[in-house]
Amino acid sequence: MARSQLRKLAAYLQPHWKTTVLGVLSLLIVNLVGVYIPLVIRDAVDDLQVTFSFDQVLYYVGLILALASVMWGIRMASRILLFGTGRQVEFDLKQKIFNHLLTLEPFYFSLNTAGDLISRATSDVDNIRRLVGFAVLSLANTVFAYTLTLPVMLTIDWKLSLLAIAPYPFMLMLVRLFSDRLRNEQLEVQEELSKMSDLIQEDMSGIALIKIYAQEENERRAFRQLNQQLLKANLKLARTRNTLFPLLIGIASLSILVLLWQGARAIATGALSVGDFIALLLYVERLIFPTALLGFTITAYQRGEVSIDRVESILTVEPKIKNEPDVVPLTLAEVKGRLSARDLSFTYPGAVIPALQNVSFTIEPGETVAIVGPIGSGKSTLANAIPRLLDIVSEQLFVDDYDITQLRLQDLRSAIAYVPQDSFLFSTTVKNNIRYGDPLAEQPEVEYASKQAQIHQEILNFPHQYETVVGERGITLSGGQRQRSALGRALLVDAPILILDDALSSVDNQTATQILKNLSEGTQRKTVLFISHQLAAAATADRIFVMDHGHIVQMGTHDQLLKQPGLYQTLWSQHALEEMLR
Ligand SMILES: Nc1ncnc2c1ncn2[C@@H]1O[C@H](COP(=O)(O)OP(=O)(O)OP(=O)(O)O)[C@@H](O)[C@H]1O
Repeated sequence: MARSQLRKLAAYLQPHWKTTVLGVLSLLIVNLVGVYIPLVIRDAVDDLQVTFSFDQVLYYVGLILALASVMWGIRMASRILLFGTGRQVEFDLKQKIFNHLLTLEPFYFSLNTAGDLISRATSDVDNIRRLVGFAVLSLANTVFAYTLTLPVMLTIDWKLSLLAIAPYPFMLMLVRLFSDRLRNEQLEVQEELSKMSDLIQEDMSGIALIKIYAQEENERRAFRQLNQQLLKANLKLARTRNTLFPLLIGIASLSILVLLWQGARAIATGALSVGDFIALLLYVERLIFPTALLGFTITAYQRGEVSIDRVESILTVEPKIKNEPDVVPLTLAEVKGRLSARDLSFTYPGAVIPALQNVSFTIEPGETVAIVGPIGSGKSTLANAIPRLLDIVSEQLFVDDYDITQLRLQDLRSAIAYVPQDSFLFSTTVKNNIRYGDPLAEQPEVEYASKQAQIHQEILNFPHQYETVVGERGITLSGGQRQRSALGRALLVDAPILILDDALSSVDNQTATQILKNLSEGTQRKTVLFISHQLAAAATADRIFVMDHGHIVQMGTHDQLLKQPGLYQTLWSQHALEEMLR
C-alpha cells in the first residue's frame, strides 16, 4: 500500500486509536496463549508416555480447556473491538462524505453522477470498513503468529522447523505475483457497479419518458449489457481468486507433508520426542491459516486501497463557492433588497461563449422586474448568479451595497428566496415541503404562504390536505401544483428578495398575473425578479429587462419598450399573434 493511503488509513483510525490498540493487544494475548497451548500438549504427551494416571489426564485436560477458553474469550473481544472500529470508521466516513457533498456547488453534481457518488459512499466505504476491521485484525494476527511461534519452533528443532516452513516464501511470492492483477480486476468490478447504479438511477427517474417513447426494450438491453460486463468482471476476479487461494492452501499443505515425513524419521531415530513432534505439527498448522489468510488480507488491502482513492477523490474536492476569509456580517433585518450588477460576465466551465456578458443594472428595493428573452439568452444563469449558485468573480454583483462574494453564503442566501425552473419537491407532506426553509413554521404561516401562491384551495382538496404526501419529487401533483407549492415554500421564508425562474410556466396567465400582483402589494414589498416567457404577466412588472445572447439589450416599462424598435417589440408581436390564434 502506498504511503499516502497508509497515512489516510492512520487518519481514519486516529479517533479510535484506543479501541484499535486494545484490539491489537487482545490479539497479542490470544497469540501468546496460542503458542503456550501446544507446549502444554507436548508436556502432556511426553509425561503420559512415562507415567500414566487419570489425575494427570484430568489436570492436562482441565488446563488446556481453561487456556482454550481464555483464548476464545479474548479472541472474541479482539474481534468485537477491531470490527467495531471498522464500523465506526464506516460511520465517520459516510458522515464526512455527505457533509462534504453538501458544501459542493450544483455544478459538481452535473459532472459527477449520483450513481457514482452513491457507489463511493456505500460500497467503497464498505471496502474501507473491511480494510480497517478484517485486514488490521488479520495482519496483526499474522505478525504475532510469526514472531511468537517461530522462535518457539526453532528452539524445539530448528532444522525441522525451517524445513517445514520452507514452502511459505513461495506463498508470499505467489501473492505478490497476483496482487496487481487482483487490484485491477477489483477496480473494474467497482467501476462496472457504478455504471450500473447510474443507469438504474437515471431510468427510474425517467421512467415516464421510457414508457412514452416505448424504449423499454432498449433500456433492458442497455442494462443487460452493463449487467453482463459486471458479471464478466466479477467472474474474472473470482477466477483469479480461485486460482490463487487453492494454490496457497496447496503450498501450505506441503509443509505438513514435509513435517510428517521428516518428523517421523526423527522420532524413529530418537532425535525428537513424540510430544515435540506434536507441538511442531500444531505450530505449523497454526501458521498455515495466517499465511494463507495473507492472501485475503492483501485483497482486502487492495480493495481498500482503491476505495481510499475513490473516497478521497470526493473529500479532496475543494468547494469553489465558499465563504471568503474576511466575510462581512449581514443580518436579514438590515437587507433592503437593492440588487445591482456591474459588468457581470460568466462563462460556464468548458464553454466557449459566455452565458452572461457585461450585464449591468440596478433594481431598487421593492421593485418588480421581469426578465424576458429567447431561450438560452442567459436568464437562468443570471438567476443562479445572484444567490452564488455559480462561481461569480468579485465586484460584479451586489446586494444593497455589498459585493455578494464578500457576504457569508448563509446570510446572502437567507436574504433571497429562489424558485428554480425545476420545482423540486421532497417526498414528504405538502406542509413539510412548504415549510422546508423554516421547519418550525406553524400551520397559519404555511397557509398564508399557500394563499399568496394561489395553491391553498387546491391543497384543501387533496386527500389529506396539508398532510398529503407528494411522492418522490412531487410526482402525485400536477406541474402547476408543484410550481405553486415551490412558490409557497419561497414565500414562507419571507426574504426581501424573490427570484422566480420561469417558476410559473405551468400556471395560466391569469393566475400568474394575480400572483405577481399579490407580491407587489402590501407594505413589506419584496424585490422581485420574475423570469418568464409569459409576456402578459411580465408586462405588469414595474420594469422589464430584455436579454439576448447573454446581454441585457433593453430595459424599461412595458409601455416604453413597446414604443422602442427592438427585440421586445418582436417578442410582443409574436405573443399577440399567439393569443389571437388561441
Ligand atoms: N450547466 C451549464 N453548463 C454549460 N453551459 C450551460 C449550463 N447551463 C446553461 N448553459 C448555457 O448557458 C447559456 C444560457 O443558458 P440559460 O439557462 O441561462 O438560458 P435561459 O435564458 O434561462 O434559457 P431558458 O429560457 O430556456 O430557460 C445557454 O447557451 C446554455 O446552453
